Amino acid sequence: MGEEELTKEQKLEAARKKFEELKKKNKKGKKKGKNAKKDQSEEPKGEDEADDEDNNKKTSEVPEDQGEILETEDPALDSQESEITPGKAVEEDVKDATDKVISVVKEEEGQEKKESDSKDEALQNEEEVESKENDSEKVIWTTEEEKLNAETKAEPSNETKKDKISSLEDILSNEQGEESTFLTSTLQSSVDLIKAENEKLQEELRKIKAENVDLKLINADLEIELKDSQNCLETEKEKVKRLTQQLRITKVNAPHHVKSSDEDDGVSVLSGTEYLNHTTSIKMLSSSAKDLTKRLIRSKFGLNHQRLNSTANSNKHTRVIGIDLGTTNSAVAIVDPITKKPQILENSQGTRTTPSIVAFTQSGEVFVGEPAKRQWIINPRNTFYATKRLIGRKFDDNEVQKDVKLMPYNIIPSPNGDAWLSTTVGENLTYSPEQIAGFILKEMKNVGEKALDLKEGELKNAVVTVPAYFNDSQRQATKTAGELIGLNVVRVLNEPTAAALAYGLGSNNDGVIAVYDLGGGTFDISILDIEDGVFEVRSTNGDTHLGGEDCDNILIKWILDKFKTNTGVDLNGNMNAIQRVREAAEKAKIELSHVKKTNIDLPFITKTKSISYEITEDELDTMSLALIEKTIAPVKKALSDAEMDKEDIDEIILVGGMTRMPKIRKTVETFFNKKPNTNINPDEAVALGAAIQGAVLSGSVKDVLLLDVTPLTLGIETYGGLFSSLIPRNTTVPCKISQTYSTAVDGQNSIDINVYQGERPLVSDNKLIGKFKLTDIPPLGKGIPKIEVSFDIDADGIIKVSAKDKDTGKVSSITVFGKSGMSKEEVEELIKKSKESTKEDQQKISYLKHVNNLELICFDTEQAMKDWSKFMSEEDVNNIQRHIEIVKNIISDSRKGDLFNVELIRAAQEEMKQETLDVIMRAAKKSKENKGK
Ligand SMILES: Nc1ncnc2c1ncn2[C@@H]1O[C@H](COP(=O)(O)OP(=O)(O)OP(=O)(O)O)[C@@H](O)[C@H]1O
Repeated sequence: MGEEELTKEQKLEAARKKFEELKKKNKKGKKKGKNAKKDQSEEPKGEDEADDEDNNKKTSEVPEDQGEILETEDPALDSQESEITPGKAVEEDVKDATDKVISVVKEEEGQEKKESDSKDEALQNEEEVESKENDSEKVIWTTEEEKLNAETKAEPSNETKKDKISSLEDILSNEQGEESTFLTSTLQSSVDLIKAENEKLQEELRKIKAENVDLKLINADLEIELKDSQNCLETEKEKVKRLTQQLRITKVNAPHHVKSSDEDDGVSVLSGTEYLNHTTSIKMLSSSAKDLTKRLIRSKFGLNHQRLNSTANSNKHTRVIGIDLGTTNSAVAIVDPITKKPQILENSQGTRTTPSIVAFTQSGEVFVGEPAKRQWIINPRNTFYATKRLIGRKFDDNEVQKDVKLMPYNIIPSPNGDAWLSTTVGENLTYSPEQIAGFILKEMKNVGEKALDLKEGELKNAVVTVPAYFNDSQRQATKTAGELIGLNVVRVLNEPTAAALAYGLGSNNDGVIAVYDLGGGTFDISILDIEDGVFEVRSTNGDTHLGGEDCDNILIKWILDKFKTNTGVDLNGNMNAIQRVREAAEKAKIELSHVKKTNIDLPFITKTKSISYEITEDELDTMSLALIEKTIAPVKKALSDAEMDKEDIDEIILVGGMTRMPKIRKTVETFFNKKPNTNINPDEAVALGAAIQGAVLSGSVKDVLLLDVTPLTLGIETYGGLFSSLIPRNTTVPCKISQTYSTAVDGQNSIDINVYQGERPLVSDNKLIGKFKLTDIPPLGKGIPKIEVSFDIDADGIIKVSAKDKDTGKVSSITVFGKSGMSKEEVEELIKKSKESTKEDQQKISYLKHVNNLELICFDTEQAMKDWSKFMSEEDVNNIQRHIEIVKNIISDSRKGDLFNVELIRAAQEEMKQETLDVIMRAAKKSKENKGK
């Protein structure tokens, strides 16, 4: 018998018995019928619902009916019955219900019923009824559990009770079995799932633990590395110091010069090769020390370094604008305090850049920007533009002299020789380029205040950009320009570095970038490493007198020459005409970046003649080729200083209006063999970057660390005209380096500190950028006073040099400014010469060291004579004095450059030793014996 059939049989049997029971109950008491009727008439309910209802009923009705509800022999069944019993169902009610059910069952189980009927004719009617009642219950059962409960309601007869129970148990166990199988399998799969999840979690946990261990290890490693780096740095610093001092050994006694304080007397002279080796070692050690310093900065302070600065400064510099003080155009920007994005502030004309032009009028007005540009044709002598090219330069500077010839305004020498400007109108007839820059800065400050709806004077702080290749005097002049108008220049920032900030901030632009910045007056190239918000300048180079103005000048010359050829009229000297030509030339240059050819039309350039020339892009390219190619040499130098190949550059960023010129883009692309990135606005990037740096300083932008460099090597003059380099070029700023020197002669009570910038070993080949004197040194023996000379370059690249007498604590210092800057040609020339003449330089240095050593011996001999000459014969004394005189003459002639003979120096040194050493030793011995008596 199948499981299904058995269940059915059992159900039928249970239902029949229940029917019998109900009939019996109905005969026993009428009371029960009420409840039964009520229950039967209701809609079928869920088990819980039914239970609740029954319980409620029990509360209200059971006390009266208790004991009558069920007559069961089996207390277990009784208790079940009591909960689900139909109660007082009358026979009619049951029959009604049964009749209703019959029709339903017929519909649903017609076929099944027919088979069942044919089996037993006698029982058919009764069984049919019972079966249908059973089925009727089946219809209203809603759950397996209800079905089970209902089945257990039926009262089994005595003889079948056991079987029924066991059948029910079977059903139960079968159904439970099925359910349990189902539940078991569900549970099993849940368990499996949980197990799998658990394993995953365990795995994750193991990984996290392992990572944690790794992190701890990394942390420990970093700590060790940091300590190692610190130790290494110290050791290497020591090595650098030792080697540097060794190199100074031969710098001896002479007034106005200094020498190392080390116990250098008697140490042998270095050969050229030794010198070379030492300088190479120093270079390597310095660069490794530099790397270590950077690593230390990063690992020790990391981004916090800058953040700390920012926080410390946040109160001081609340709102810091960024100003690009350009040769041709200036721009101002600020970082939005909410979005943290930099934005350009528009001027009152609604333009985003302002011409860097200042004009003085007959009526005493001062125009700045667009209004100044509008009147420059009618007022050329008093309209100053491109004056940034003069800032920090001397009048006799070659570059200045070029401008003197070309510019319509007057450039004159100031009392201290600087290049100044003169007007023909107004109260002040002369202005320094710093003052002109001050007018422009003031205008940019006004633009900022208006755009930000601030009152005049409420914007106090600015980051102002300068070309990276500006020297310290030019930087200082820019700062001064700010001070002149009451603007606190919180940072002087290099233009390409600013552009890199604008490019790299908040983007995933990590990598090595080259910023090629060709503006109106200057060219800069910087190689930067951007990594996680750290902008590290690897090297910088450029030309502070190369830009769009030069291109305009070429075109002006082309127009003027053509006009002269065509008409015989020379427009040179006609300032109004030249100004018109200048304007037309720049316009044509800009147009040719977008079209292949254009016209230069200047009607009535003279009373009777006009200009109308066509010019093509190719013609302009040919004219400006030399100028464009001039930018490549600094690019190569910057790459070599950064110790990189062009292939190492991930991205080339073009900055400055001139980089819109297709020929320039092509030249850059050809050189790098890579398309440059033109996504950033070349006119605005610098101001935007300056604003970012301003926000960093005010603390509103975090996680940005700038590591900029000094563009040129700095040092002082030491004995014999040697250049003692303290800070090599491309050293990360800010930085401070100290070195101890001493006096060169007995009783020397002052020393001159001559500060030079350059790449050559002799000061005469470098640029003097400042000098000062440390006086009141107690008159002691040579080499005894300890004079500490310190170079301090701040983040603006401005140098402070100080000298301190360590014994007395007296300090003298200078902030290097007011000296002329070097032109690109001068720098190039210096670097070229330094490479070309290395051999010659080495010979000179080696010779000077021989001379210095001879001088030391001579000095010691003189000292010995003071102490022991009384123990010598007269003949010996005269002989030694004679030798001292000869040697002094040799030294003097060598110093003057009249003598250059190493052999003679060596011979003199040898002879001096032979003639004096024994005599002096004997005298010293006698002196000792005398003392003993
Ligand atoms: N489309 C163009 N094609 C060629 N040259 C252009 C174009 N647009 C602008 N220039 C030139 O770019 C120069 C101005 O560039 P920019 O404003 O970047 O320089 P600047 O910041 O004033 O100068 P610097 O950075 O040298 O101090 C001008 O010489 C201008 O003629």
